[in-house]
Amino acid sequence: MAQSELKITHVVFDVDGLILDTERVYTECLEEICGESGHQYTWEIKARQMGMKEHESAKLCIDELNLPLTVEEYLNKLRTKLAQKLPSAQVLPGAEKLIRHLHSHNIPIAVATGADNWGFEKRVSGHKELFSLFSHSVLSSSDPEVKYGKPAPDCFLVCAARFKDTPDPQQVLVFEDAPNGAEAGLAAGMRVVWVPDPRADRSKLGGKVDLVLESLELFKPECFGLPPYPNS
Ligand SMILES: O=c1[nH]cc([C@@H]2O[C@H](COP(=O)(O)O)[C@@H](O)[C@H]2O)c(=O)[nH]1
Ligand SMILES: [Mg+2]
Repeated sequence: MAQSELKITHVVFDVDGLILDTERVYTECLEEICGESGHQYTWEIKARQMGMKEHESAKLCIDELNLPLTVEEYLNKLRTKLAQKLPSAQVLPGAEKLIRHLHSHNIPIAVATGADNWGFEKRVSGHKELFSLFSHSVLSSSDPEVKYGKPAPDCFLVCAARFKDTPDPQQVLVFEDAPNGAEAGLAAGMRVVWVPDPRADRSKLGGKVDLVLESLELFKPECFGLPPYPNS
């Protein structure tokens, strides 16, 4: 840790593609929805959607592919499909170990996601105990205080402000998978660990974030001044 860097005191987690394996679910659902009108859902579009608020994300996909759907129609189709698949989403490797470790050391942890209330409920329904360890969750698509979704810093700033002891953004560590999310964390003035999809273009963000990891399993808390895992 460089001398000028303040100690990390608080940690904020993204959810989709970081804690839960839900990005695969979104891809499956959106491939089906786009395919119904003969369009192909691409990684290029998905990479731009990840982390956005639901409405903005829907509009982006509809506009890019000229889908014959309104935003409401797109979201209704998506929700019908997500309702079947989100509750069985699995926790990604390394996430549970890290969350429980930080919680056991009384490091305040919270969640900041692009999801809405409905979708968040579906995501956590199978993992209630694990998500109960977070101090609070900021859901960008439903939270009136989050004016702009990722890549804007709003959800992370709102999240930091809701910790009891309102940390300085420089003392908050953000874990993200989405390019929009990593940018949002940086824009909030926070430290960022980026765990990108293997298809993500790392050229722009790779040099800006504090750390890029293939998997949360490889994270070493002591590198950020946090307590090390036992027996490490
Ligand atoms: O393939 C997609 N992935 C993700 C999103 C958007 O990203 C949000 C998840 O963001 P986060 O990783 O910040 O939780 C979803 O709720 C949705 O709004 C999307 O539209 N399409
Ligand atoms: Mg994510």
